[in-house]
Parts: sequence; C-alpha cells; structure tokens
Amino acid sequence: MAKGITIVADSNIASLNDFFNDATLGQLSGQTVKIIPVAGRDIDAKLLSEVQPDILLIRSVTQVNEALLAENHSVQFVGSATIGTDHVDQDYLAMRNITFANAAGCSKHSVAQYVLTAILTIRPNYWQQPVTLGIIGLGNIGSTLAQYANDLGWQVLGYDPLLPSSTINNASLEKVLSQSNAVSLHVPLTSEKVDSDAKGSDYPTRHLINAETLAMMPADTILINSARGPVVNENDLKNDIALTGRQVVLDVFEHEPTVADSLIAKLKIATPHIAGYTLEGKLRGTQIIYDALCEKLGIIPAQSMSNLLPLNLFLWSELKAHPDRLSKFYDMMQDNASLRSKISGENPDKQVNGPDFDGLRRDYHLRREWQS
Ligand SMILES: NC(=O)c1ccc[n+]([C@@H]2O[C@H](COP(=O)([O-])OP(=O)(O)OC[C@H]3O[C@@H](n4cnc5c(N)ncnc54)[C@H](O)[C@@H]3O)[C@@H](O)[C@H]2O)c1
Ligand SMILES: O=C(O)[C@H](O)[C@H](O)COP(=O)(O)O
Repeated sequence: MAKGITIVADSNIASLNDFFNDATLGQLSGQTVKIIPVAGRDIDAKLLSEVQPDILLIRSVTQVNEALLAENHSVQFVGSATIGTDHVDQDYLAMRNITFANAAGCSKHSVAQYVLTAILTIRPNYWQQPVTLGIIGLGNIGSTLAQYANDLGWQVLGYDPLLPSSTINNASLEKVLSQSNAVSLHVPLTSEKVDSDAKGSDYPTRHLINAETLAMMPADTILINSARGPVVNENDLKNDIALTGRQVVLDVFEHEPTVADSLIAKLKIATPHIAGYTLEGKLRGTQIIYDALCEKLGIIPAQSMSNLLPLNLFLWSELKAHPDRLSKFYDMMQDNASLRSKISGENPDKQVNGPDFDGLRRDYHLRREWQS
C-alpha cells in the first residue's frame, strides 16, 4: 500500500477538500490523501514536528521560516494561496530543497475593483469627471487597476522603479503623489537590502508612505492602501490626517490583526484585509497552488475552479452603464461598519482585537468578482 499524502492546511483556504483529495491527487499512485485543516495562526513548529506532513498549504498569517520547520523533516511542498509572499522565507525553503508556490495574480481583479469601489463610494462624481489616478506598484494588481482607470477615461500616473517605463509607468514618485486625485498602493512589503541579503530591495516599501511622502500629497488627495499595512507609517499617517483632513482608505494595517481605534477613527473607510476576498479570487488562489502541486507530483490536474463557481451576474459593463448600482455590486460601507462594530475596550486602548479581526475575515461573505 503506497504511503498516503498528509497535508496540513490553513482552514481559510477556499475549497480545500474539492481540490486536495484521493481522486484529485492520488489517481496515479493510488495514494490516499489526509488533510488536517488548522487555523493559519495555529500552524506552528510543534504541530509540524508531531504530524510530519508532506505538504503545507498556507495563507498570509502563517510565517514560514526556519523557526517553523527546524524540527520538521517531511515537508516537500509549501503552497501559499495568496499573492503576497512576505510571510515566507523563500531562501530558507530553497536551502531545504522545499518547493514553494504562491498564487500570483489570483485576486488582481478583485483588488482593483475594491480600489475603484473605494474611490467611487467616496467621490461618486468621479464617474463623470476627469480624474488623475496615481498607482504605486504596476505589477498584476496595479496594471489591472490601470486598465479599469483607462476604461473610465481617467489619466494614470504610475511609478514602479523595478519595471521599464511604459504608458502607465510614466512618472516619478513625487509626481504621482503631488499630481493625483487619488493614490493607490500596490507594492509587496520589502525591507532595505542589507549587504548581499537577497530578501531586501533597492527600493524598500516598508514605510514608503511616511511624513515626507505624505507632505508631497495635496490635502484633498485620497490615499488607499490595500497592499500591506507596514508600507504606510501609521503614526505619520495619523498626524497627516489630523493636519490635512485627508480621506484615507485602509484594508491593511501596520499592526494587523490588532487595529487601534485611534487610527480607525481617522479613516474614511476601514476594512479587515478583504480586498481580495471574492469567490473567484480565493478559488483562483487554491487552483494555482493545486496546479503547482500537481506539477511537483507529475500528475495532470483533475479539478477546476470552473466546476465550483455559481452563475455570476455582476458585469463591469453593466456597472459602467449604471453607476448608481455600485452599492449593489459591492457595498463597501458594510465592511467598514463590520470592522468598526468590533472596536472594544476603553480609551486610550480602544481597538479591534486580533481574534475579532481574524473572525471577520474567516466569516467574510465572499463577494463576486465583476466579469468584463
Ligand atoms: N489587501 C489584499 O487583500 C491583497 C490582495 C492581494 C495582494 N495584496 C498585496 O498587494 C501586493 C501587490 O500585489 P501584485 O499582485 O500587484 O504584486 P506584483 O508582484 O505583481 O506587483 C508588485 C509591483 O510592485 C513593484 N514594486 C516593488 N517595490 C516598489 C517600490 N518601492 N515602488 C514602486 N513599485 C514597487 C514591483 O516592481 C512590482 O511590479 C502583494 O504583494 C500583496 O502584499 C493585498
Ligand atoms: O496577499 C494576498 O493574496 C492577500 O493579502 C490575501 O488576502 C492574503 O491574506 P490572507 O487571506 O491569506 O490572510
């Protein structure tokens, strides 16, 4: 009897059992598949030492590094059903000869639609008037957002120092910040390169938005962060808002999953890291890591997300024709209210506690991604 395949997986990964089972993974070798679903923050070194799984499937809340895997000698594949990879020490995995896959691009449309919804919820007149949209980071999400902006006839000012100049990568950071009606952040979380450390960046994004860069932005320029919380220095942001009255939308937070009320109270819109949380975005994330695992195992994928998607009637073309239907496509203020309803405690420690923030994400009713 061939040894079975044991998988430890973040229980917040969409449709785990549909993608990872005897039929979808064991059809060649006759192997049985055992999935152990665990809350992402509870996947720890003790668990991996005791269970010794073959495969580890995670999302962004599990830090994958030497501390997690030092006592584990069985994992051969790590899949993160997310775009961001700042929670994974990829150099360590490579040194351990552990295959790694993330879900690049999986929720690019979902996040771009989140940003459009934020801007048009705050300023519905932007449906009809010329807008300059600043985009910092022009990869999968930033470039997708630029497509939607162009579709609305908006001008795009884009800044991405790691990509060649283009029709959207067309401005300095200063120009994007100083000449846009709204600025949206779509960069990975990276730190200063130290010596030959491959993990660092020549263009680090940690605290990219700080007192100096905020001062370059006119007071009425909207700022939206749906990238990673630490891209924005939150103390500097609070001071900027107090000074300028800036309208700011945050989906990610520097000290997530804890979020201080002293910050939330200053925000125009605050949501619990759900910009990518559509059914399509999450299923695509699972599909991509499933396909990568099949490639590792040398088998043909036997499951497709198309089998799992109900009819989707949300059409971007319809919304463009009927902007008044935006709240029926995505009522972002409901997510804003849900997060604010979780604020507890007494000043000066009023905050959203971590378990409540995580609960909002775990129980989130997945939106539908607008189809073109
Ligand atoms: N809030 C959410 O639900 C959510 C969902 C998906 C992704 N994200 C975050 O969004 C980030 C971006 O996603 P993506 O799919 O566009 O990633 P991507 O890797 O396709 O693109 C990121 C781009 O940022 C650029 N970049 C890097 N450093 C920069 C800097 N200092 N200044 C300007 N540009 C810089 C890179 O050159 C790249 O083109 C992810 O890394 C993830 O952290 C958040
Ligand atoms: O990087 C991404 O794909 C998104 O930020 C995603 O939402 C990760 O967050 P998670 O749902 O895994 O906590």
